[in-house]
Amino acid sequence: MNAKPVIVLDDLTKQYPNGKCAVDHLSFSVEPGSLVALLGPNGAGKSTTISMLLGLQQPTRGKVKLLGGSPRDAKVRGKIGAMLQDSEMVPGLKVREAVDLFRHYYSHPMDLGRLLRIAGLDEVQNKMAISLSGGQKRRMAFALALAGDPEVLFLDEPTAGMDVMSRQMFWDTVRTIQDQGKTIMLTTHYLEEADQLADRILVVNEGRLIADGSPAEMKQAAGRKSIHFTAGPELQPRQLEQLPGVQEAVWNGRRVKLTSLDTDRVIFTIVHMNLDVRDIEIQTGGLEEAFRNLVQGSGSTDRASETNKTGTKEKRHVV
Ligand SMILES: Nc1ncnc2c1ncn2[C@@H]1O[C@H](COP(=O)(O)OP(=O)(O)OP(=O)(O)O)[C@@H](O)[C@H]1O
Repeated sequence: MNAKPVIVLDDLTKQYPNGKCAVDHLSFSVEPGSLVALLGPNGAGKSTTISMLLGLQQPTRGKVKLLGGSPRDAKVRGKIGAMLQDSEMVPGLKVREAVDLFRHYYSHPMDLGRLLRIAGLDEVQNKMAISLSGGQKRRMAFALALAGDPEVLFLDEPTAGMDVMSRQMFWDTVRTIQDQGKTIMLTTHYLEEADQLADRILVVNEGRLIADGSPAEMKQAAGRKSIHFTAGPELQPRQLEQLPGVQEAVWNGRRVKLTSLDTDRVIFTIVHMNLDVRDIEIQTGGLEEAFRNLVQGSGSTDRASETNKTGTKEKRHVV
């Protein structure tokens, strides 16, 4: 049985008064309990999308539905939590007091002790909130986002400014929260973070959705694999370039790198033709390469050709 989606964007568009179209006909939905990473280069429209999802900005066109209602509905707002990029600290309050104050805005808040513990604020709970370090302020913003024990959590670049240890701890916490059935949408510039945490990745560029799939699907579809080997003295570059499925052959002395979307087929052909190669290795492109390929392949030069007759834009499904 398919559960009702928790987040629905239908043809969502945001054009700023200066003419900038930050979000361009964006449509997708998110199932309950999933952890979705929204990726895209700087200025792709991620924060504007989150801001419309939270009801903080009005779309120029299209609709948003959160938990079946409007994000501006008080009932819905009580069930969502958000950690935005610029979170201000409450002046004059200690960490514990500020988090507790926030809890009182909600009818079913999370227990204060638990909140401080899972946000990693136990040790600094008696410090003044404004005196926290950058990474600690992010953790405090996380605690405030969780204060109402939300069903849906939006995290806009949650680990920016955190050190490696804090980031790892944060990931573990996010996983625990997801295990409790919460739906989480995060934006990040750390591709490793998306790879580790997300069960679905949405890539946006210039306000449009250009790919949608699991991290593994993303890597498989857009990250080319490569075959590396040492070529025998008689083997010529032309022989390799002409093999079916080979996209590129790069020679470094007699060491050769062949890139292909179907490395199995290329290896089979090499063996079948009894080509003189040895020390064969296969390398898989990572999420970073997949991301680069997707973004580069979706540039604005081919924009007009992607507009179909109804005026909507087509996206590339990785799945
Ligand atoms: N208030 C505004 N008025 C005009 N243009 C804006 C406004 N806010 C954002 N933009 C522009 O809209 C585009 C999308 O911005 P947005 O902040 O949503 O991108 P982003 O993907 O979150 O970027 P980043 O990764 O750098 O945070 C950018 O070109 C930005 O300059």
